[in-house]
Amino acid sequence: MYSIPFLSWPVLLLVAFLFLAVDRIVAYRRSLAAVSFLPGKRYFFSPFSIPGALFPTSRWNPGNLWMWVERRTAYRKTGEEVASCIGWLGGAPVVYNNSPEVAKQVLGNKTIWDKPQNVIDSLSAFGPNVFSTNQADWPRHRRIVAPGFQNGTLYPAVWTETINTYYDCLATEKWENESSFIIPNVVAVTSKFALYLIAKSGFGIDLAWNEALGERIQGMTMPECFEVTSGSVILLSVLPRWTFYLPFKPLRRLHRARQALEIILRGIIDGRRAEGVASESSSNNKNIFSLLLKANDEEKGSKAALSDQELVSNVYLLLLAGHETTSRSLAATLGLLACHPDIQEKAYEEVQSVLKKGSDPTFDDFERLTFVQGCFFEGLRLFPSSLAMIRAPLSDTVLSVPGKDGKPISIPFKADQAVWIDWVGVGRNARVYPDPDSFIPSRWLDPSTEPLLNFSYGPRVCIGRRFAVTEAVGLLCLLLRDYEIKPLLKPGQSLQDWRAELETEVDANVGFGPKPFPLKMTRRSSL
Ligand code: HEM
Repeated sequence: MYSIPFLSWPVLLLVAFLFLAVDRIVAYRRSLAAVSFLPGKRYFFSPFSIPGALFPTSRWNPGNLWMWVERRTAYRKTGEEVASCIGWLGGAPVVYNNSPEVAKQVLGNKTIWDKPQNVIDSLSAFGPNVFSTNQADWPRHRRIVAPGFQNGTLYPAVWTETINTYYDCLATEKWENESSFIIPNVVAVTSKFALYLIAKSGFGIDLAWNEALGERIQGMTMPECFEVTSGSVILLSVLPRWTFYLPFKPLRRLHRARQALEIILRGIIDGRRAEGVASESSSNNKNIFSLLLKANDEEKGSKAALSDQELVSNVYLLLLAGHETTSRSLAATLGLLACHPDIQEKAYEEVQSVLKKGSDPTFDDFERLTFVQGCFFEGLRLFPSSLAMIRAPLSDTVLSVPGKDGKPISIPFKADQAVWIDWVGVGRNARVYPDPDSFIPSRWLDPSTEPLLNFSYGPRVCIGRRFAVTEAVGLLCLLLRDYEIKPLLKPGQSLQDWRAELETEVDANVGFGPKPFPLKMTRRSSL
């Protein structure tokens, strides 16, 4: 048979390799041009690719923690408040920045900057919702969801429910009569606390702290369904349906949890409709969910109304966003208070001075608990429960970034070129927050401090900010009133070492924060 002598397998492989190498070099040059040749981080894949996002964070791969891991080095190469992240082997290039001015420019202008499609897709496991929609569709969702949060009776109800859930938790866990006890997993407790609170105050769903009492659908309780789905919410959104029928136990369980949640959420909608939510006499007529349904009923028959599937998706999103973020930053704040006893003492003194002796805090006390609020803001600044936010311009534009010498730098952006607002970087930007790695709650009492941006900014600012802060300050106030919070130090470990461990042992799903850690609670003798 005729054969070309030099076309052996090794030669073919070499040619293929050369083609690939040239292709990658050209793609890399193109990526560099797309980000205006900004220096920065280089990995095998960019964070804006499936392998880049799914493989763990390492020297070679960004994973979902790269902005955290690089928190002290991310801008070193540029020396500016902007840099780029490019994958040698694939994924769209990314411009990232740690400047509040840039965050406000981008987030404040929705007509130019919007969420890219892959961000939209990542939180639409149940279909479109207020988070997972952009330009055209988002106002429809926001209009229906917003009235629930604009209701003046919601926040006093959140405060009262925080107190009730606190006592329910202490009694069920049998901690109420202990002079000291250990919370083995603080993250699990704050997560459960925040889920129960949004379920009750937001949706009128009563969940007893004792899970054995919960109703089961497909063998799972509602909190279990959330536990299973919130760790894999992106998989639920991006994997094709057929993959959930493959013989892999974790995927099957995920699918079961998703189905159970859909049944539960539809049941809640149907049940509330049957009760007649819009009726002024209904006891539940002022919670987030009832007002959402009421707003939707008022649009019935028009294009502005949400479909039942969109309602299910928004209810899921609110329950998820309403607990994953708050609980992670609450756990971080408790960890930080534990390793700063002097600051904890100051917060305790404030609680003592604000509260009437022997009484529970009232909603009016909230405004006066400014140092406790500062503790939560500082926890959120140091451990942002949302690590980054992504936007891309709808058409070519220019971003103005503060330069080293005070002169702004202009960075041109082509349509669809993503910019990441790095909340870790913004929070630890020494120009904006002096001594950025230290836990200094009093900085939030100074009116000249750059306001906290972790709840976002502009038209798509977090709808649940007041809900989260009310709940967090209420719980912190109760814990500070009743207990001294201490870390469990290993032999020879200092408080600084413990804090360093809190920063090293972190993870990110929907929310970011410290991994499970224990705390020792010792009842205050003055009670
Ligand atoms: C510490 C707690 C929280 C933090 C740090 C936080 C942070 C954020 C951020 C950064 C965004 C903007 C996301 C983006 O545009 O890509 C956002 C949006 C949102 N948050 Fe929160 N959030 C918290 C608590 C809550 C709570 C308690 C709720 C509900 C009860 C909630 C509901 C929402 C909703 C519905 C949106 C989408 C708003 C829109 O796009 O119009 N969040 N949140």
